[in-house]
Amino acid sequence: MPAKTFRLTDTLSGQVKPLATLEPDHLRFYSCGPTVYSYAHIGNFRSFLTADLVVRTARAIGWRVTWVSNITDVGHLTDDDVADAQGEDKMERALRSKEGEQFHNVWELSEYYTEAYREDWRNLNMVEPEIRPKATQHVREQIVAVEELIKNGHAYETPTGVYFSIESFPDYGKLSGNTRDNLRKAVREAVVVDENKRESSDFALWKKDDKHLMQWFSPYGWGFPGWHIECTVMAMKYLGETLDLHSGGEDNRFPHHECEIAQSESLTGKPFSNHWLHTRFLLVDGEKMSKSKGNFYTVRDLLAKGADPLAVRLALMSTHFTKELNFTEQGLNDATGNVERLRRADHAVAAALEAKRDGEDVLGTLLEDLGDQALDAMCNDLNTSVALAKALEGARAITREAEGMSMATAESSLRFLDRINDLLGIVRSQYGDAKAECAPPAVDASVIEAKIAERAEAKRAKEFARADAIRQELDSMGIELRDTPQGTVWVAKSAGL
Ligand SMILES: Nc1ncnc2c1ncn2[C@@H]1O[C@H](COP(=O)(O)OP(=O)(O)OP(=O)(O)O)[C@@H](O)[C@H]1O
Ligand SMILES: [Zn+2]
Repeated sequence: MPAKTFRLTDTLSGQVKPLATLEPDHLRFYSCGPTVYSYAHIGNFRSFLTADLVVRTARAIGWRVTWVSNITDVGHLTDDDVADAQGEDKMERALRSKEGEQFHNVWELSEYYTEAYREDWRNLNMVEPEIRPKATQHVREQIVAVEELIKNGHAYETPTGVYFSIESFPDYGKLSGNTRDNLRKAVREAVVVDENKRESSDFALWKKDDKHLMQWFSPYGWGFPGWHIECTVMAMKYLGETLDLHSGGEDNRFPHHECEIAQSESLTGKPFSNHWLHTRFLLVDGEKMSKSKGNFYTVRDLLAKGADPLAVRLALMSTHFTKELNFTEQGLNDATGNVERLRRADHAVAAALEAKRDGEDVLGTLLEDLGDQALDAMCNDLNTSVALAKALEGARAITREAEGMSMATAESSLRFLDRINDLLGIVRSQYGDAKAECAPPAVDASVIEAKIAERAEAKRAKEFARADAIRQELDSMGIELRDTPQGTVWVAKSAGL
């Protein structure tokens, strides 16, 4: 296979550029994980899913991937949109909330939500990262990094903590545009929280606090680490001083990633990450979905309402990661229809593999081309819409051939569906999905596809009464039609939402 170029939007250069690996064919990738003070919502998962798609695409072009995705379980404060975040630790505040009453302590709360997050992760059929480090298990390394930054003149101690001096890092602002000058003009940043700080935007590496529920002893007394130093240390510990790629949601660009760059590059003198990826927000009614705003759905909310987990996954990846995505019921319904369509093709192939009929492979070339085109689309800045269109085109071809399908055609169809599933994860779940494993509907797919084609023909000829009659006939067979931007799909009513 000739080497493929994987092009990806890079926030640092503002360009779509080839993702390059320092070691040949080995991607070293860090993605910011959740703060485990509550259930992650599907907005959080939109960001994690972009990372999952990067990993799947990298593997599909033959790269080895070391993917590190952390768990933030201390140090993420509530007012986190300014360089030096203030407020309360999100974990502590959660323990005091109504939801927190069920836990004996903040450690138990953290364990509970970490487990819930991993369960949701599996339900969305996401690839497991190689390493999931927890911030609380790397405090010693964080203290060593803070010591080093003080020693090399990038950080200083005050009565409230240890702060990174942004004046010591002239490149501060290169990722987000929030340079020292720009920050000084911003009203919020001008609020003085510790008059011993050299500059109001100098951010905390360590907070002194002997009342904090999670605290460690350090050269500066009892306290806890800042959120930014946690990710710097965990990324470099497992991936080395320069990463190939670092990702997060768009709000991580500033201050989190800007501060990570400042600390890391001041420690090593080398670029921290050669490529930066940020997923735009998932919106509800035009607003950012967020835990703090309370306008969110969790994966478990949607599954409890009967949503198909793979359809939730597909709905979250239906819009390019550089564009905001409005989460709607219509979007979820379209995704449900499309997942059903892929699953039906998969069932048809399973049946044909059982039947072992003689005959030629009539789909091999077409499906190989479509598989290549889906991969090309993903290598072209994760173009999920085109990749999905190719997947559906293949599924349609397979379903059309379902009746009497030869063993040879079934084998090439299976290869295609496996390939699509490895790339997009929307055909069947690697963790075993109850819905995906349920028996195929007791209807003949090729008959239904033929009726759908007849209805489309009737609509084209403006014979709307005939088109309606076909819809009704299918309805009485327990088949519901859904018109989606990719064409009409059908759902056995017992299996849909
Ligand atoms: N609506 C959203 N759409 C896409 N990504 C999001 C959204 N909200 C948060 N993220 C991303 O999810 C990841 C985990 O976020 P984290 O658990 O720290 O969330 P949070 O900031 O506490 O939550 P919230 O922003 O909902 O209050 C981060 O990379 C963040 O950028
Ligand atoms: Zn992070």
